[in-house]
Amino acid sequence: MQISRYSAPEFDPYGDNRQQEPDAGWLAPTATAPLESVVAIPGSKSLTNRELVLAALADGPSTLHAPLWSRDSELMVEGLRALGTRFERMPGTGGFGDDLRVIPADELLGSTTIDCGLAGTVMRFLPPVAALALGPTTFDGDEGARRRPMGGSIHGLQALGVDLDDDGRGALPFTVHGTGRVEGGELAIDASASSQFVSGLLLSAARFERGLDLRHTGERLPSLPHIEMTIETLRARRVDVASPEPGRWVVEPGAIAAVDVAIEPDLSNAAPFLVAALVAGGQVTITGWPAQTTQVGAQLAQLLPRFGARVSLDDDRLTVHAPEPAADGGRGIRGVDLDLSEAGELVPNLVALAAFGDGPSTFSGIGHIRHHETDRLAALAAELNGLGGRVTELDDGLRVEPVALTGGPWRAYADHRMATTGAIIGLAVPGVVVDDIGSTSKTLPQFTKLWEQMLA
Ligand SMILES: O=C(O)C1=C[C@@H](OP(=O)(O)O)[C@@H](O)[C@H](O)C1
Ligand SMILES: C=C(OP(=O)(O)O)C(=O)O
Repeated sequence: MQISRYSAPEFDPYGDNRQQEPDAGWLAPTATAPLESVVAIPGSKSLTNRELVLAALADGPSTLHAPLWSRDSELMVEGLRALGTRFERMPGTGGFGDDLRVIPADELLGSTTIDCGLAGTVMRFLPPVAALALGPTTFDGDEGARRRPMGGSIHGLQALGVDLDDDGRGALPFTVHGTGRVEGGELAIDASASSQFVSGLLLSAARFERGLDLRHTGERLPSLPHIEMTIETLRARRVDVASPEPGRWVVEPGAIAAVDVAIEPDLSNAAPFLVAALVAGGQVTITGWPAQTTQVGAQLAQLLPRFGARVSLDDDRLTVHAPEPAADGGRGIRGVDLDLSEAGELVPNLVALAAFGDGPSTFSGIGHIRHHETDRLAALAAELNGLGGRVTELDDGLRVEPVALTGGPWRAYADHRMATTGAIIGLAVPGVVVDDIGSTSKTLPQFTKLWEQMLA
């Protein structure tokens, strides 16, 4: 199987490789008036890819209503299909594509190759599934994916007795020699680099002979809400999972129930649209905002008021209202000091917001986002400073001192959230050209259309 490898421009934050072909890239539109927009967002990438894995491991067929259709979710579907899962597309109920019926394989079969693209959820959630398959499964992905840490998954599976061959790289590519079963039992891993190591093992653990008693041994554990999401999706499928103490999770062996699920809109992908209300002025409403959710994007309702926004919720419509203009005519956006260790995926868009603040901002607890789709700390500093900004990298975060920015090239580094961050900057700074707006297809293929509709 040919690996479709997306090779983003080599990351060189301090090189002079900022020249932009004159006609390349997407000119980010500027806002010409305060916004008064209502936006519907497609399904959550994190929820979709968890429910795809659980549906494939379930004790019968089940349906995902309003799932996300993007590169990350389609790579997950293809990876599960390669292992023997069958899928039937059905008329959609969510407005952004088909519903999906998932028919688990009678027996998962390896002897295949899985393209992870740049999807952290695919590269960390599927190897444990492949260990349950019969035969070898080789995992690979984009050039950028080969730079992302995989130690927690690789060493965890090897410690469980899974024959996994990575030539000592601790990264893609590697091969899982599945035997059709995993003993499971007690396991300790260091998940400091990514919560997805924990989530990936927990999602398959009920299918291990002895379940799993998993401990995290590292000093810090990022993105706790995503582990809560994993636990909640498991419990909704009647899996017996508990967290008897912080950093420890116990999954009992047993069936994973076939349950039809409706996928919530992706609240983290609502972030650029909600941030736009503060940068452009006016207000933006997101429809379908869940009353209860484990999505970390829900924290925007508490985080954006820290910048001076007003947030209102009317049934399932969340509206962000721009701050009162400052006395000097500024936007009234306040500087903040935030520990975002729980919400690393929100950082790029919030850093863009901070660049328009009336004072400096500090973001901490986010050293692990150096291992996201790109080194986001270096990329944000490089791109904002390239537009005249004043951003300083810290050991575990960034400091942003707002200054007037100029237009110019903005590199996305194949990172959807870097691309949307460039769009946010472009709202208020004419001439920002994002080199690869298509990287938003990772989780939001409709981004430019939704963005232009918001501005219309
Ligand atoms: O489990 C998930 O769906 C995710 C977990 C987080 O990963 P990290 O813990 O590596 O930040 C998050 O940043 C990512 O966008 C999605
Ligand atoms: C880090 C992210 O994605 P992933 O790790 O799932 O590729 C993200 O969506 O911000």
